[in-house]
Amino acid sequence: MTNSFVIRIPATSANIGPGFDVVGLSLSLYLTLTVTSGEPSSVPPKITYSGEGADEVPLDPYRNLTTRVALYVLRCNGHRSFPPDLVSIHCDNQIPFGRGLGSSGAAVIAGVLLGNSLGKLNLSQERILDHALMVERHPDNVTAALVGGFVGSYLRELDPQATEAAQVPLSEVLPEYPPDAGEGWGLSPPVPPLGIGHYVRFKWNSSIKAVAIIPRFELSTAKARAVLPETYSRKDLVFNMQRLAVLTTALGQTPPDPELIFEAMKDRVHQPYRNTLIPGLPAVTSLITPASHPGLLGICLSGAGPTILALATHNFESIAEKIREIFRQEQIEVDWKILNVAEGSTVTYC
Ligand SMILES: Nc1ncnc2c1ncn2[C@@H]1O[C@H](COP(=O)(O)OP(=O)(O)OP(=O)(O)O)[C@@H](O)[C@H]1O
Ligand SMILES: N[C@@H](CCO)C(=O)O
Repeated sequence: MTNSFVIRIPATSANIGPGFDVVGLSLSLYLTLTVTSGEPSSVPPKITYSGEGADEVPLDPYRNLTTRVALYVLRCNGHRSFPPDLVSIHCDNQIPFGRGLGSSGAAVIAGVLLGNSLGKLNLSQERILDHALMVERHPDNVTAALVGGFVGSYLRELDPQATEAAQVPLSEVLPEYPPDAGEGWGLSPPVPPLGIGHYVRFKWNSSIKAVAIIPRFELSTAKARAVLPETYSRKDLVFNMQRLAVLTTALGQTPPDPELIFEAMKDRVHQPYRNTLIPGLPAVTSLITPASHPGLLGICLSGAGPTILALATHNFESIAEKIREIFRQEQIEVDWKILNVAEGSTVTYC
């Protein structure tokens, strides 16, 4: 007899301008896993992919990010490997890789929910987040992907022992080898400390949609973080905090105030440093305004980029086409999509 269940995770846009590593927004593109169990066997589960990233993602369950995370969760909770009756996992992915739409955060949340379901672990939402934060160490994408909506989150300051447990290298959290291939496999992985991440959902005005303008090139989060400075001036931090404090309420108000939101989506902590990696970004953020494009509320880099996120209530197409024109001047082609703010992740048993 076969059983199956479906895990669905939304895309996310982190930062929304001034909320670097703090706020995230879930968006209506999805990573969907269909997980099938059947007769027990010693053969590892078969992984298949369709959609975004299908031609580049590893299909070996000991190398694929989602199944490695599932294995990590299982091993933290007393299961040595995948259950023997796990036959196949099909991943249908709408979230482009390395574009600032939270593909890796979605893959990590998918892995934690997969491990939780396969091991019948019944982890609380808080524990699910703890496991995810051992892998993806800034909370903005993973929290929004898990709980949905417009979300602010912080990492709790841990005591020295827990800090150490939460800082082990990723290679120890997610070793790549199969069970019979190395000494390290016998060791227990680092179990997440309790209550690493905390969050709150802000209100969101439902007339606001997100236009994602997606350049046809990848930019890894690691590369886009490497250009950021270690320290900031008080002036720049105050600039961001003032705007973030206004933005988290302004996007929930009716009607949304374009002037207030446009200014509140400006940033001095990450976007200026990422300009060099995303030709066209300075022009996009300075030339398109609510005055030139009625309906526009604000523009920011989505996550670590290169996608641009324009929040708007109408005129979506003209905003997107203007941004396309600016990127064309830099010889960069884009695709664009009008997205809604999405609900959080779901697991549905068939
Ligand atoms: N569905 C998936 N299955 C397996 N691996 C994935 C999946 N989605 C993403 N990845 C891995 O994550 C990498 C992209 O992660 P990265 O953090 O650089 O970008 P992102 O998450 O798309 O952007 P951002 O964090 O800025 O929103 C991919 O190259 C791939 O290795
Ligand atoms: N806050 C992160 C999001 C990307 O995962 C960044 O901008 O680097």
